[in-house]
Amino acid sequence: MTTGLSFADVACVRGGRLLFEGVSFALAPGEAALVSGPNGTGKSSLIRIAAGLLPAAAGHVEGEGARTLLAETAALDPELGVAAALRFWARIDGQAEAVEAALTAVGLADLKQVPVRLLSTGQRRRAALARVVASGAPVWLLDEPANGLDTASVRVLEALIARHRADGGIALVATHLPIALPDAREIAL
Ligand SMILES: Nc1ncnc2c1ncn2[C@@H]1O[C@H](COP(=O)(O)OP(=O)(O)OP(=O)(O)O)[C@@H](O)[C@H]1O
Repeated sequence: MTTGLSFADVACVRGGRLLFEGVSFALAPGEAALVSGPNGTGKSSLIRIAAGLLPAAAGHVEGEGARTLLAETAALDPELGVAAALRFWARIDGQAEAVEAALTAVGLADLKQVPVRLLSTGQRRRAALARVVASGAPVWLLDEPANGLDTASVRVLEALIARHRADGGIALVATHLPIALPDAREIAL
């Protein structure tokens, strides 16, 4: 079983409107794709189709390996400390021991006891990214991962994606902000 993610002639309809059709690509271990396009063209919808949260109107999505989604909200308990909130999900993924390293990777180790509700916008985004890192899933689906991040944090994000790919992971990234993804496939909507 090899990690992979492929779209074959995928179309997306929302609210009775065709957003895109004929989207095809295949990502092998270590590869990435960058989904770009103006507001409302369906970048988030494409990511949701990849996550299995939205059915494709036509075509097929296939691939091996667990997928993890970074979307607008991270579903982290606002009352819990960041580490405890992350451990809730990491335990479900069988990755409880991965939380500390993930917090360090996103630069939140010093804030691990701070309740999620007290985090700044960018810190909350980094916590969401830590959830992705700690998941251990080989296929990362990242919807606007740079939103709310300062320049240094975008560099951290880029480094984390690069490390994930070097470890054989896959990244499908929808963004309207520039993110360096060397040799990424371009999916322009
Ligand atoms: N649940 C829904 N029902 C009907 N239409 C929807 C629904 N969700 C999104 N849409 C519509 O689908 C279109 C694409 O939305 P989507 O969020 O995928 O675009 P996007 O390219 O990610 O946009 P942005 O760059 O603004 O984030 C929009 O016109 C939106 O109004």
